[in-house]
Amino acid sequence: MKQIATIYGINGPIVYVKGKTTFQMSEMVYVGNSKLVGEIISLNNDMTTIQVYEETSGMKPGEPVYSTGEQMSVKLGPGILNNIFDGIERPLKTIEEQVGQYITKTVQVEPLDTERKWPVHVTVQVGQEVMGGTIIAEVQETKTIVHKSMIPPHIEGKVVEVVPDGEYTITEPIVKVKQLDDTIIDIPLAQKWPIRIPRPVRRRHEGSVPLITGQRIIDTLFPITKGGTAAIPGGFGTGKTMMQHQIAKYSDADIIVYIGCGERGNEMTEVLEDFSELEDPKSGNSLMERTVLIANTSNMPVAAREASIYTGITLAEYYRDMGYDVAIMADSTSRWAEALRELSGRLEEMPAEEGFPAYLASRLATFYERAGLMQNLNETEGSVSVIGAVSPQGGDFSEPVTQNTKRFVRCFWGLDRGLANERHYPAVSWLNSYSLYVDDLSPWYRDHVSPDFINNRRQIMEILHQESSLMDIVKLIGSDVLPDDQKLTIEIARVIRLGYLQQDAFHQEDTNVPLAKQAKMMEVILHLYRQCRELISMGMPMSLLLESPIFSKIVTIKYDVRNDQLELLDQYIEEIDQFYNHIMATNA
Ligand SMILES: Nc1ncnc2c1ncn2[C@@H]1O[C@H](COP(=O)(O)OP(=O)(O)OP(=O)(O)O)[C@@H](O)[C@H]1O
Repeated sequence: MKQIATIYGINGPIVYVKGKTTFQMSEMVYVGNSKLVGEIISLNNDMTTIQVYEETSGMKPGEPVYSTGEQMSVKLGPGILNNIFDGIERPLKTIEEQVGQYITKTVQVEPLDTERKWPVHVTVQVGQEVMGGTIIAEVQETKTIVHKSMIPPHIEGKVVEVVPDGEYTITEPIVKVKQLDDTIIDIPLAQKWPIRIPRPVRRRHEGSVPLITGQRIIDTLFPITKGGTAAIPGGFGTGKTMMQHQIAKYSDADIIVYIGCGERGNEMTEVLEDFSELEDPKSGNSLMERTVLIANTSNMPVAAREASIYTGITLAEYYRDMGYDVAIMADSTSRWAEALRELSGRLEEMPAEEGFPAYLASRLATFYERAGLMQNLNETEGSVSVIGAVSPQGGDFSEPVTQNTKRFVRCFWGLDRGLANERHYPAVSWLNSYSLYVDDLSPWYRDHVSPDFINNRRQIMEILHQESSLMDIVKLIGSDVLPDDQKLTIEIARVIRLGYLQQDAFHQEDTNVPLAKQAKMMEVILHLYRQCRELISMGMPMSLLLESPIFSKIVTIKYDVRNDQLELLDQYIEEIDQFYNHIMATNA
């Protein structure tokens, strides 16, 4: 590390160096006597601008700036999972041990423990040709996940030496590779990668498998693919965080990267406590064993918040490269955009809409476009699914962050204030939300869940849309004037809303529902609809049908039938038929 400049001016997290320097764009630097981490964000002959990721108070002009010659990077290796980092990959537990609960500016910590020895199984042999992505060693990183250490991208050559299986730190060489130019390079378990550059892949595939979340409104109505993108916009307290937590807990991703971005500190504490206690439904181990948290709470420096989503997605890509399905959640991207706005303001850039910089859209794109189902360099297939919460001021979806996010995501799970006020949770609006993956996923649902799944989904959506138009009339002139078939639509829509779309995150059985049960529940509701329609077409009045308790019975299926008792659902079909026969027998 060499000093190559001195500080000329400081404005919050922005530091200026006067005159021509030899820094490179995006280079990571250490700023001031306390060596705070910074990044070069603009350069010209007169002035260099540095964004500093730690608190700059107390720093003075004249203090040194040190070059590293490297881009702003993260360390990738065993020890990432079951850990909690700040926005630039500093482990919060280690920081707390060193300086207590509040991060003071002089902490110098390694991102990953360099002393811990990991049990390593080497998977390459001397003489083997290797290239970027080749898996060289396996390490049981947590009880749930086997970490696969790889040759860093852009390195190619022949293995000339390997260590025997045994215990090694992340910095000790595991293999030596003779590169194409005959130089020999040591490859340890860990590698570095710049956070703003996507890790290379062989090719991108269209996703055709859903990320199953156990949340009915998502899996059935607005599904997301593994490798897909989704946004959860919603006003204050409409349930964004809850929904992100539910997906993090129950989705069938192998790895979860959870970024708490500008949210309250106690929300992150909740995640940590919850996830440590909760069991991963797949493995039975604690959820933290497959999770990494990045916490950049509202009281931490804004520049690190800006970096946190790129740090998160780089970690996600790294596990994808091992062949895992990764889901990354960012809560909330609005707080991230506010950090961008604050930094842009300090740089005196020309503000665009609502004070956000003109590059808001391109920055959002560089995040969401890193999602995808990929064929990795090592020919494994892995995916990164990105789910971002958006918290527009006053729940107004026309503001720039929501609108620009909409351009880059293919699922929009819009949370509705009215539904949240009625305590209809998850408050996802079935009228304003969409998923552009439904067609891509149809064959999968047909082959793996039920041949009728997509058709049933379409019918459910139709009933909900019809209800919405009918409600406009009802509001004007009341429901009494509606013909019976329309009254039936309204009643069945009520059953769908209460019995299917409402899902209680705090109910042991309802919190996470397998697709098979979702499919069966839909079948039951639509069977009731068809039988009632037939009765009405034969002249039976809706008031007569409503005397039966069958409607309320179907509403409570979600609580009454356990997730592992699906055979009971056939009895509901029989009961609907008995109800039909009874009406026919007594009123024909
Ligand atoms: N699926 C659900 N089941 C039961 N309750 C829910 C559900 N979703 C949300 N809630 C309730 O709504 C409350 C608010 O949710 P949450 O904190 O997720 O909102 P938010 O949109 O993230 O809020 P903020 O804007 O403050 O970040 C929760 O504390 C919970 O009581």
